[in-house]
Amino acid sequence: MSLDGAVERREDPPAGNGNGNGAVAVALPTGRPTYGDRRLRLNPNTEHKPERYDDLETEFDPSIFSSLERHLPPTMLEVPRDAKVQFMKEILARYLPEGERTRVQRHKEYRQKIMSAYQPLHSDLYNMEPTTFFMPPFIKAINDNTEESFRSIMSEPSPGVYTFAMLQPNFCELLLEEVENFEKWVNAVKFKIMRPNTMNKYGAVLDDFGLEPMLSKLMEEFICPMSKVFFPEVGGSTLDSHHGFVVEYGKDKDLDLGFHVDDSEITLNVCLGKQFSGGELFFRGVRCDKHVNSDTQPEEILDYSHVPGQAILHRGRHRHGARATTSGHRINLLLWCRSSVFREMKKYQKDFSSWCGECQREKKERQRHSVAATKLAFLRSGGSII
Ligand SMILES: O=C(O)CCC(=O)C(=O)O
Ligand SMILES: [Fe+2]
Repeated sequence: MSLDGAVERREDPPAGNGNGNGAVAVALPTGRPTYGDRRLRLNPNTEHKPERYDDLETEFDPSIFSSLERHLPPTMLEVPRDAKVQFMKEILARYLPEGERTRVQRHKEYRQKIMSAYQPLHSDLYNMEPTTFFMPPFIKAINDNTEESFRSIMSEPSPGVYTFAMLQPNFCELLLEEVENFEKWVNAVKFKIMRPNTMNKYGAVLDDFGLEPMLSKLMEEFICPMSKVFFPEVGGSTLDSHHGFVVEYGKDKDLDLGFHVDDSEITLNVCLGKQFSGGELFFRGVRCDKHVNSDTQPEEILDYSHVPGQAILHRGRHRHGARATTSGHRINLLLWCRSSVFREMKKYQKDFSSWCGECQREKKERQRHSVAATKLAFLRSGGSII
């Protein structure tokens, strides 16, 4: 897809073939008290620390329960965990269409199949170990946890695009070996894997072969502190799920990546290596759905060259693409971070001038017009402007 064409929306591929259309009535469990008459709070109780639900055997992602808990009516916060779970399951069953439930269930089975057979090469990668994963200045900045400390390790080559040295070379090496090992296994057992999203033929979803808990920690403990500060208007303070994957470019792999927006609120993109030329990212301004194909303003143009170990953090709605990797082999780690609260609120909003460049431009234009019209009316009425 060229820059002249429409911007694509890059999404994870659907698992299974659930149709995902239309809501259907879902039977509620019988024989137990239900809490269907109680209403959720519209705004989350951000002071409340939700329980963890990682141990739950349901078709829903455990993070959904933790997020939903903040919306429980105050009296429900006091009841035992089991009762909270039942209440939340009833709500989810009412709102999640059957097609989506089937899709979630199939994806879960797909992951279980991989996890029961795949033997990790480097088990150290599966537990978050900051001192072996990250560069010391990055760890210090996160520990200090202030805007100043983050900015001290970052560049902001264009508004809303942050770059910083993040991963240690040895960690990049181990992760590359793990991905290679996973792909070898996939080929050996002829397993049909799902690619990271709709625009890549190569690459792998890290969450699918056991790295999900480690990536959740990465998001919660290392990305959220920064996104709270730099991207609060797009859900940066309420990130609650992620999609973690690697993309691979080179001869016999994907060459480039068309102009698109990510299915994320915040995207972390870190180059893992290896040796390559080309593959630059190009950015062309942040846009809401309505303005996704609007013109780029000159000040929105940014080209960025990847450096192994170096991270780039941007809004998912920041339009971008990757130029051809002209030689060698380039592999990048991508973490699409999402906020269910932001997505829900967005449904009821029309003006995105706090982050969409085109909404902002239109708003300024309207303000200019209204000031000019007021001046004119004033002059016509015989007044004078000092
Ligand atoms: O190739 C890259 O570095 C960009 C990847 C990207 O934008 C994506 O996967 O959404
Ligand atoms: Fe992207």
